[in-house]
Amino acid sequence: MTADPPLVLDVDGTLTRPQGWGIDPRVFDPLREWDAPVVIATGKAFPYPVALCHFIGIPELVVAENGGVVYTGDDVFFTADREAAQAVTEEYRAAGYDLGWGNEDTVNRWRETEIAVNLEQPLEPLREIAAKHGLEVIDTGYAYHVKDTNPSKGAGLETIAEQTSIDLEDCVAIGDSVNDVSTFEAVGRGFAVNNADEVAKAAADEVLEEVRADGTLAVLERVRGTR
Ligand SMILES: O=C(O)COP(=O)(O)O
Ligand SMILES: [Mg+2]
Repeated sequence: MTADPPLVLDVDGTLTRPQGWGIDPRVFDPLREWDAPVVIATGKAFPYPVALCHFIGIPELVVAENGGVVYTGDDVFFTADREAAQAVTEEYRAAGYDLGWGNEDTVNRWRETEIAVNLEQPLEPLREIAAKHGLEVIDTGYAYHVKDTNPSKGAGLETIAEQTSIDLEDCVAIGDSVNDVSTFEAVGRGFAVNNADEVAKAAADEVLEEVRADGTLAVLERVRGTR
């Protein structure tokens, strides 16, 4: 009997429709029917991947906030706190800039270990202030993330592996940006979708011809039953 390999999936740029925004509905059924654990590893705030698992209909196995929050299904682990990033964004605001998400800011409202800034806001002053506070700013193509340098999706996956029976060497990962490099380093096989940034492409074992969910669906076809 053959089984499916465990999956590690990025969200934005990887599960989104080939045309751009929005989860591609074609990924729902294959993921729900996948015969192995599926880990959602994202830069988005914790509630988003939890909700995604819920709506797909799979167990909640989550690396959120670029590794700042890890959920094994039993326990939540935090590997950074939000205060340092908060101080950076307060200084950024005091200098006359804005995070760019409107008054209620649902992008950061439930974010516990970092802060995200809209890509339309000026990057250089944000980088300068973050550096003064010992933090980094990463550009995922969807947001700037002001974060502690330590957490990463890859480190979060190590935590999940320690707490569950998942062997990262068996895992197949798919991603599209700089925040997926540590994922590709942590797992057995890493695929970059064709829309991926250059660092993600360089870190992947293979760069796909297809973009976004078309790439992900092609990988699922290829690796199904190969374990
Ligand atoms: O939150 C982002 O900026 C990107 O999210 P992702 O890691 O799921 O692509
Ligand atoms: Mg992404």
